[in-house]
Amino acid sequence: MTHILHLKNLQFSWPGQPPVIELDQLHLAPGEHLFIQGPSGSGKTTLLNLITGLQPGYHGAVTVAGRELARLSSRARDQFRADHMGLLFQQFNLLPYLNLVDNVTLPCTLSAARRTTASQDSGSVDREAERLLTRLQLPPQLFRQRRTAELSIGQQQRVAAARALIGRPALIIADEPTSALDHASRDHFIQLLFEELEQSGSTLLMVSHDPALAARFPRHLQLGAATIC
Ligand SMILES: Nc1ncnc2c1ncn2[C@@H]1O[C@H](COP(=O)(O)OP(=O)(O)OP(=O)(O)O)[C@@H](O)[C@H]1O
Repeated sequence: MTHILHLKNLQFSWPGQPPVIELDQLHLAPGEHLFIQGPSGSGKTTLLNLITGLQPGYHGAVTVAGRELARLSSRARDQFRADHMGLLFQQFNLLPYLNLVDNVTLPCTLSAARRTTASQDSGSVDREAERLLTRLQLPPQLFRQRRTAELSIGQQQRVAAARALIGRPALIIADEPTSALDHASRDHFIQLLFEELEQSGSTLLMVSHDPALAARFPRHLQLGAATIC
């Protein structure tokens, strides 16, 4: 079976500092969910940047969906990321002047593979965006009438989740995706995200400080003084 993520002898240090990341082996199979935790400064964001191919200068190998990222040119790596990774970050990175559907369909403008999958899923990319937004319980009257800058934080978070999911990328990477939500909204959001992931079969990597979320994941990676897989 091809692993969706394989880290081997991964080591990364900032200049003049001891290693912040030291991982012998980590494998994630299709559909697996991994929770990454650790104190502030333990390297969680650095690790995500290594996995997305945004941070160069490491030792070891990062292989996503069978491709070793360091062997790709920087341009090919950008395209690979667009094709295979859905990113759901704390600050959402939505384009504030675009409406909800146009934000959700953005990955499909960068990736023919995701455009094809999204079209196959619902008949058209726009319809798949609307299905995901509906699934994440955003009201249809907002889809085209509102710019995302005019949404609440919780609504923006759900638009960002729909954008990460569209076109069923192999790997969803989420960094503190529920940090702005109260407990009830968090539980509801995670439930919807898990249901959608079950259908898409995507693998999930999530960083969070929230112990209530940790309990919902079968696998954990603890970063810090002693890294435990
Ligand atoms: N550009 C950089 N140059 C030098 N050191 C950096 C840089 N970015 C991060 N670091 C250091 O690397 C370590 C890990 O940082 P990182 O942001 O990955 O931690 P984190 O676990 O995500 O923290 P938090 O939970 O606070 O977001 C920290 O000691 C940080 O100071």
